[in-house]
Order: sequence, then structure tokens, then C-alpha cells
Amino acid sequence: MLSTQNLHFRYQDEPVLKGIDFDADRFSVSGLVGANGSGKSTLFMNLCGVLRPQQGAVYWQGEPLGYSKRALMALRQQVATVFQDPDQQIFYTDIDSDLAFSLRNLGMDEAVIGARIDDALDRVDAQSFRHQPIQALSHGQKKRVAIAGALVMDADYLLLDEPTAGLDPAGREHMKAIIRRIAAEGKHVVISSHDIDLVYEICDGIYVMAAGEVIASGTPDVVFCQGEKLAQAGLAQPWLVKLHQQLGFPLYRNEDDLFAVHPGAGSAFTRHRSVAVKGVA
Ligand SMILES: Nc1ncnc2c1ncn2[C@@H]1O[C@H](COP(=O)(O)OP(=O)(O)OP(=O)(O)O)[C@@H](O)[C@H]1O
Repeated sequence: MLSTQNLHFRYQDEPVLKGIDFDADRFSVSGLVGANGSGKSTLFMNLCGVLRPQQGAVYWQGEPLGYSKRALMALRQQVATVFQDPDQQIFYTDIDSDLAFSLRNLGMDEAVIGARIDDALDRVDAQSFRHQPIQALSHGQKKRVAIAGALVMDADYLLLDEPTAGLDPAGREHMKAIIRRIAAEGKHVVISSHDIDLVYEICDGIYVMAAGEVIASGTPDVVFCQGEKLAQAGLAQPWLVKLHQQLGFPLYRNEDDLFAVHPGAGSAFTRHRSVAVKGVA
């Protein structure tokens, strides 16, 4: 169990997190959304014990988190964080050595390490480029390696900071499938993202942050229909919610559901969205 209660954090004098109540077990895939500077990454760093709150607490397995080296090592075997920039996370020039590093630190048997790496690379579909040097990988491939680095730990909680940032549309779809696969294995995933359509589609719970506070939380259908709260947080509504609220469509969770019911709309929307993705419209 991973949560926070009344968590306050400031870097210097200015408070950045102001009484956050967050529960990573409340949903299977939680989405953390908020404008730049609202405190999402700072919350992630508190959740994985990199930062320590000045007031309130992170709760791990029902107890306030300890900050001894030993307590943090135990936490990080179960709470794995994948930062936005994979280059911050990958230290070796070959994938196998990079993924083995944390497992060797734990004194794990080499045969077990090999099996864990194999399995993690399967889960992020990275076997095809496994033997390429890391500097030869694309950004999206590096992101998948960084996620594999978290999966080798077999952690129950995965914190993903901007998992789709910098990915092309195919890479974004691929990342969606990987996140769904991880959640289907029973792991809790927390995603911090500006990709509001992605969060709407793949998260079953949403936390909206504004200026260091959680101003709304709940299921995506409820949270994303609260236009005023989203505006307060500086966020736009997902396009499927706009269709629902502005054009009176039923509230669909993804475009496949929409097009299954309104097949004629399919080509028009796809055309519109592909133009929008290229930034022309
Ligand atoms: N190391 C730091 N020292 C001082 N202030 C910091 C530091 N890191 C972040 N901040 C400040 O804390 C606030 C919250 O930043 P944070 O990175 O947590 O927000 P965020 O919601 O993740 O933003 P973004 O969407 O841009 O990634 C911002 O005002 C930021 O300037």
C-alpha cells in the first residue's frame, strides 16, 4: 500500500505541495494531471523517497515511510520510478548490463537475473533491438528500455513520468499497450502526463493538481466532465469529453467505441485528428 496523507513539501521557502492526499491503490492506473509546475514530479519524488516531506507523510505498507538506506532500498524494490528523460535513467552502453545493474546490487543469482531481463524485454517488446548499443536507439526505444529497467525489479508500483512525451503516434499507441499489459498483471501504475487524451483513455482514476493541491479526483468520466475544475487547473478536456458535452454525443472512452456506433464519423474524425497531430490544425 502506497499513499500520502496531508503531505507538504517545499524546496526553499515557497510551498510546492500543500496537503496532498493520494492513494496509489485506489485505482489500477492512476493519472496525475496538472499544468506545468503544479507539483506532479515533486509528488513522484516524495512517493519514491527521493524527497522527504516537511509535514505529513508518505505511507508505505500502512506505516509512515522510513528514510534509512535500508528502508529506502526496500521501498524501491517495490516502487519503481521511470523519469521522463530515459537518458537520466540509463547508465550503461548495453541494455543487458544496464538492466542487470540493480539486480546485481541485490546479490541476485546470475541465472535469475538473465531470466528477469528476458522477461522484462519481452514485456516492452524490446527483444528486436536488445543487442544494439544504447546510443544507437531512438527516444521511444530508450523509453521502453527505461521501463524494462523498472520491470526487472518486479515492483508492485510503477510511477511513470510523461511516458508518451516525445513519442510519435505509433510509439504512443505502443506505450498505451505496454501500460495496459503491466496493469493487467495486477501492478499499480501511476502516470503523470500532459497527454490528456491518453490519460482519459487508459486511466481508471484521475487526480487533478493545481498549485500544489489536489483539486479533484475520481473516475475519468466524472473528473473530466468538471470543466470548471479543469479550467482552474489550466487543463483542456479530452476530445471525447468535448464531443459529449458540446455536441451531445454519448460519453465514449476511446475512439474505437465511438466509431463502432457512428461508423460514418470515422473517416472524418480520423482525417481531422491526423491533421491536428501534425500541428496544422
Ligand atoms: N529542485 C528544485 N528546486 C527549487 N524549486 C523546484 C525544484 N524542482 C521543482 N521546483 C519548483 O516546484 C514547482 C513544482 O515543480 P514540478 O516539477 O513538481 O511540477 P510538475 O507539475 O511536474 O511540472 P511539469 O508539468 O512542468 O513537469 C515548480 O514551481 C518548480 O519551479
